[in-house]
Amino acid sequence: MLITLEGIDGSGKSTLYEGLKNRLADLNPLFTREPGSPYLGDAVRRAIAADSDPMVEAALFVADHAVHLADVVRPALTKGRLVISDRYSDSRFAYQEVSLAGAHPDPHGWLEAVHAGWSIRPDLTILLVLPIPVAMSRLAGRSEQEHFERQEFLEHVQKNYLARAVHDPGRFVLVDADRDAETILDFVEKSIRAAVQ
Ligand SMILES: Nc1ncnc2c1ncn2[C@@H]1O[C@H](COP(=O)(O)OP(=O)(O)O)[C@@H](O)[C@H]1O
Ligand SMILES: Cc1cn([C@H]2C[C@H](O)[C@@H](COP(=O)(O)OP(=O)(O)O)O2)c(=O)[nH]c1=O
Repeated sequence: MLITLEGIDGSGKSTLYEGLKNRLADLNPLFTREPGSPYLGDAVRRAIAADSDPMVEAALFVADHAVHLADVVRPALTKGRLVISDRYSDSRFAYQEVSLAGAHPDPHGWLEAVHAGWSIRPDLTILLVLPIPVAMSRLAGRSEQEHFERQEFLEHVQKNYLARAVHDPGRFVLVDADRDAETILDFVEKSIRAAVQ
């Protein structure tokens, strides 16, 4: 089973991901993330840090996904393992539909085409939803701000996430991320345990 964690920057995804490692240890999940695939992850992070051309960035995110699927996700699923990924394809649809606007005539169509026929659909997607001002104040504490972390940008990204959830309600679990980390962890742990039963 493939479970993905999604949400805007500052939504508390990394905090949740780390918390789930303890909570779900008995299920022996494979914890993994995008971007960050073997041998390509570093290149993608360098491209983000360098504020690269949006199409270059998008192509690298897709390439990172391909390596992640081939070398990490698919082999683990084939062995019957539970896989939990911090970010996955929905990040592309949410972020690159915004970043590619103006750089490509049909970002959504391109993203659909580039994933169709080979990417694996998650069984469950946990979406952390947070008011943008709260996310911005959480991000303000970070030493380095990435170019994705601007307020209007994140507003669009969260709208895209919510639109995807509306179109695929059976896959998404929406989480009010404006609560304390322990309450969020309790809720998400219960949702995942219910899904794997
Ligand atoms: N539920 C929460 N309530 C308040 N602050 C939180 C919560 N979850 C995370 N944070 C804090 O917000 C910041 C961003 O959290 P992080 O987990 O890194 O978010 P993301 O990975 O989604 O960007 C960190 O300083 C973290 O300690
Ligand atoms: C996987 C992925 C991430 N991103 C963005 C989201 C983040 O702003 C940035 C780096 O991801 P990440 O390091 O996971 O950030 P965070 O800790 O906030 O989750 O890359 C995309 O734009 N497209 C993608 O396909």
